[in-house]
Amino acid sequence: MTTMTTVSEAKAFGGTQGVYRHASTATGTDMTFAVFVPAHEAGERLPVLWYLSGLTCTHANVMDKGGYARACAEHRIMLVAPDTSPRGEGVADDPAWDMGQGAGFYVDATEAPWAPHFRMRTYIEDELPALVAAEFPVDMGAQAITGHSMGGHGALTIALRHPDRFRSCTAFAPIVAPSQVPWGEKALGGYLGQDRAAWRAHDAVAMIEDGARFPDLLVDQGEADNFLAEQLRPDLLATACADAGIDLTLRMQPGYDHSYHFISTFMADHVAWAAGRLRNTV
Ligand SMILES: N[C@@H](CCC(=O)N[C@@H](CSC=O)C(=O)NCC(=O)O)C(=O)O
Repeated sequence: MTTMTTVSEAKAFGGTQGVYRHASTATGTDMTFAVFVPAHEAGERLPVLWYLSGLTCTHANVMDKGGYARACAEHRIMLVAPDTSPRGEGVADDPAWDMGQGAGFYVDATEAPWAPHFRMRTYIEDELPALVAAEFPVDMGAQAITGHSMGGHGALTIALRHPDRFRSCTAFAPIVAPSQVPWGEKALGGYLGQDRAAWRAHDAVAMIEDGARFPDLLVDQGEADNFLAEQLRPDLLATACADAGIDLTLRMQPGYDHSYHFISTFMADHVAWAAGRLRNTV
């Protein structure tokens, strides 16, 4: 277990918004993440909501603009917001913003030059949960996951891979079928190689087609999102869920774009959705 250092802590809505850093064995780099811990009783273990961010983001975008703290405080739910990739001078990068640093796509890369550090699947699924369990007052038996865009892809694929770990999965404007859209074809091809069969385990629609299941899903999608038709394709998730009998609530939101204005508008709904399933009240 690596040692965690505190970068900053501030009181928010009666709880604590913190930023922490540790040396990751998964990525071989320092990794920074944000945690909101609501006010709670001594000895109380809190349910946790994981928020996975999108392309170009760090832990800070949702912390600064996502507007989750009031709802998490009301529902007494912790929120963890990891970074989206390894970073640093010795870490491979790409000149474009949709690949490399800030664009880890929640996979373990097998291809050069990415393989040595881009191990975000192992980091998010294994290493960071172990650290959070050791360092925070969390009930790891009560976990939920959500995310935005590339992070929505991460939330959906990780929940479909671990339906017994997560009681709730929601997403904001997720990339639902990376194998079928330009962002995903570039990233999965770069990180995993050109054998498209290997991509299916990292594509929510393909995973559902191949038998993965989750009890119910909430997806919010802005109708004025510039990336909707080319990159996000919620229609493909709707078809896959209908064919598989997965209860998908897909809310097309008129006028909303891809930004954190959209995310913060609906954040409280996603926290409430998670809370209902984490506390067994729905
Ligand atoms: N820099 C790009 C825009 C990149 C962008 O929109 N990133 C989104 C996630 S997209 C899918 O994963 C984001 O959340 N950005 C951070 C933010 O704070 O808005 C461009 O110039 O178009």
